[in-house]
Amino acid sequence: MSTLLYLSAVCAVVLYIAYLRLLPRPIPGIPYHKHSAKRLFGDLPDYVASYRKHGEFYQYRHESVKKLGFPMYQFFMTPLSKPLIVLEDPREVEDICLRRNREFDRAPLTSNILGVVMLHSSIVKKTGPAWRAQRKPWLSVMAPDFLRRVVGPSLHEAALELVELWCTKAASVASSGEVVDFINDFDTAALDAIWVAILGEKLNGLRDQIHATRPTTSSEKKGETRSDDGGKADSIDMQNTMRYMNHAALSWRTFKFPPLQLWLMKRSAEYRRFDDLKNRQIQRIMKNSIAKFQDALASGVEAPDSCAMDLVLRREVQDAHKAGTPLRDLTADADLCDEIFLLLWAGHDTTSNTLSWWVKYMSRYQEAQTKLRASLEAAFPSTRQGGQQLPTVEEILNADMPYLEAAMEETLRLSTITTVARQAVVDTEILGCRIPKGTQIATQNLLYERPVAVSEELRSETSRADFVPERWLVPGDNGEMAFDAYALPRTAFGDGPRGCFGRRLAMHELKVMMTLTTLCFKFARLPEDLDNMRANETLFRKPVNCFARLEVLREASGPSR
Ligand code: HEM
Repeated sequence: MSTLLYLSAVCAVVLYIAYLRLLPRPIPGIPYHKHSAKRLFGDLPDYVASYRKHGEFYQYRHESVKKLGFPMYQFFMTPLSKPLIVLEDPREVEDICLRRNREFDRAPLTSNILGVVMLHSSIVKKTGPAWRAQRKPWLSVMAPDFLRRVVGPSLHEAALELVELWCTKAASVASSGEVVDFINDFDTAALDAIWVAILGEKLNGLRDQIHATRPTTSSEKKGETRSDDGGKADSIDMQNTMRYMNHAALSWRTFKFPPLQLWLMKRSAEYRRFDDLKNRQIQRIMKNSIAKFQDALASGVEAPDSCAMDLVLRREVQDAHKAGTPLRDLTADADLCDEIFLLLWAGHDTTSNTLSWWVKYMSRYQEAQTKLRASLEAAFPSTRQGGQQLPTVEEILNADMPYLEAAMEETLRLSTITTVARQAVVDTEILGCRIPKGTQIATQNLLYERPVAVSEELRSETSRADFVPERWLVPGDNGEMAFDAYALPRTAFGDGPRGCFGRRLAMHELKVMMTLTTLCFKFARLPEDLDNMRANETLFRKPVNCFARLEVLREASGPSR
């Protein structure tokens, strides 16, 4: 009996020690919720409850910072995992991304999630020679001249098609006065635009939607105008593929045994179907482009680059030709194929979500909308006094429009559609606290209030929850207002060497889309129940609903159509 008692006591002690070892191990000196440190799953239960209630992570993170009274705290997730540091100080975030690159690098948090669907792409790699080599051939794609000449027209075309779609939608509800649901429209427009910009082929998603919305003559019906499509995917298939890839990437967060579950998922029929569809499309278009440049070399004529991928493939074809060696099979290069997919993926949901938020701000902040339209009409003579001629892409990209730039910045600030994460690669410090090597930092960049605990309470700022483009304007030399890029820290694109690679392209897209849609539509005030800013945060922070009351001011009739 006494042996049994003894054994039970030993077991209890062993179990208790094991339990203690599984509890979170706080990093000394960094605030945390005391009750979370006494639970195996740390902050997770409260975090999940808050997410269920609000649809996004912002509230839990921000409330924690307020409760703990410091703009940084540690977050405990699962047994044995190291604490995650949440940092909510925009200046510190900017400093870490921009200037402290020897101390911080791409975090496994990001790499693990995106590695599910693009394991060989540069976004999942640590900063180093392999990352640099993979990035190098694409650098010229973001050069201003290439963006204006090659990418700009596809952005303009997608914007004009979006205007056409919205005119059709507005006409269909004109008699009933109902609102228009645009929840998927920027998604389609952004995928159309990035597909042409990167791959040089039209996906026709907006065109298909226009046909589906408008009563058409039989010859106009979807599909009938297309001849042999040579294996080209339908826009709906590609949109579904992008959605599935987001879903697949996110599932990593719920894996209990990541390597095994990932292995199983990659063998599922669903994963293979979408992965295969995406690979077939990318490889088909690559082959066409390679053939184009090989033919051009053989016939001694020059073939122009019609998209970003062309620029990279042309150099490969020319280099092999110069060296007199056979061209390697570029479609079998996993790094290259995943990099193309990365650009399609990163250049799609990001801009579409940002633009969806922007229309919601326009509907709510009527005064800002009126000022924006007035500034655009002043910038383009063909639209003054009700002029119907829309500006060309060159006119838009060349115009100096401080109010538009301010509205773009304000949209990016308020929508902050994704988080930036870093990992400490050496023992270091943040805000005076010791950060051990290997610690991951998730930045909280969405700030509707002043950041916590800075001795600058005396600053006279308008509420950060409001859309106020004027924050970004200062008196210029000529007496007019000028755009001030440094008015507030800008964190929506991350920063530094691992900041957003497509930032310039994204800003062009925002400029073109916002200009044309503002000139063509008035976004009238919405009824109170539809005018909410509720978000659903998955991989990206997306508005829960997207309604607009559209009044058509101009129809799409630009000179470059
Ligand atoms: C409004 C639109 C966009 C937003 C808000 C956005 C935001 C971001 C953010 C926050 C990051 C992580 C940065 C960091 O860790 O410091 C990122 C990375 C990246 N973005 Fe964007 N992005 C946008 C559009 C685009 C576009 C249009 C492209 C390309 C066509 C693109 C390509 C990339 C790539 C390749 C990376 C990885 C950079 C690296 O690992 O070095 N993004 N983006």
